[in-house]
Amino acid sequence: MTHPRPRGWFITFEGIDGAGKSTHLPALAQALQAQGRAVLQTREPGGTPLAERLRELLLREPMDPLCEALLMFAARRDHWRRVIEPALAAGQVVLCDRFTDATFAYQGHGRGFDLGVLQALERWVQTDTDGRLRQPDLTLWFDVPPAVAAQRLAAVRAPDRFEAEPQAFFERVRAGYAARAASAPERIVRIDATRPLPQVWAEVESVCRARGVLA
Ligand SMILES: Nc1ncnc2c1ncn2[C@@H]1O[C@H](COP(=O)(O)OP(=O)(O)O)[C@@H](O)[C@H]1O
Ligand SMILES: Cc1cn([C@H]2C[C@H](O)[C@@H](COP(=O)(O)OP(=O)(O)O)O2)c(=O)[nH]c1=O
Repeated sequence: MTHPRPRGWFITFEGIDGAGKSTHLPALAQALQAQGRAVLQTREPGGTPLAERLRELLLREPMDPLCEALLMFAARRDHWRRVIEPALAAGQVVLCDRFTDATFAYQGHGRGFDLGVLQALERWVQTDTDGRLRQPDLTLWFDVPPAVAAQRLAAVRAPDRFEAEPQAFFERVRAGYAARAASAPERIVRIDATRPLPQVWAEVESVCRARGVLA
């Protein structure tokens, strides 16, 4: 008789651009792999050939907020069905750079798009065949003031369509993350990402240990 494999962990990394998500995601992947876990590193929008093509459009082409929200969720649906769900079912740890909280923060709070419509799209895209709405098991929210993030990014890369937004936009996005965290305090853990890198990493490790993600 075969035993069902335990379902893996779905961990998402959130925060405004320049908060430190892409720095800490591979570090956590390495720590998990060192403990013998199979890890999948992925990102949104993206993570499948179709979703990566949608990402190119989303980061470059001007479009209205409804179109932006629909394409984000279209990319997510493909990613969810083809990559995330199968990896979790196989017992892997999935580390994803952004997920649906980003849509609430950027399209909802940043652009002012209807949160009720986003909730409906979230239900359509993330409801399993058993009728359950799936959410990440843990979300690490790297929180920094926009001025700090802008300073970090100015040193390293040219802005895309989102990163070129003014600071007031990122203030709204940050407030959006705070609202989302308040509505799901068990799932979303705020990490003060203004501190030096070793301290931020130490907190990531400690949260992951407390949740049983890291041994
Ligand atoms: N805690 C930190 N202190 C100082 N610099 C940081 C910190 N975290 C990240 N950085 C730097 O800020 C820049 C943006 O970080 P990154 O991880 O790419 O952010 P994100 O993926 O959230 O957009 C990188 O150059 C990174 O080295
Ligand atoms: C997933 C997602 C991303 N975004 C935006 C935020 C980012 O500015 C952009 C790309 O995300 P990201 O991969 O974090 O950018 P980078 O590789 O430059 O760090 O997409 C949304 O607006 N809504 C979403 O649902």
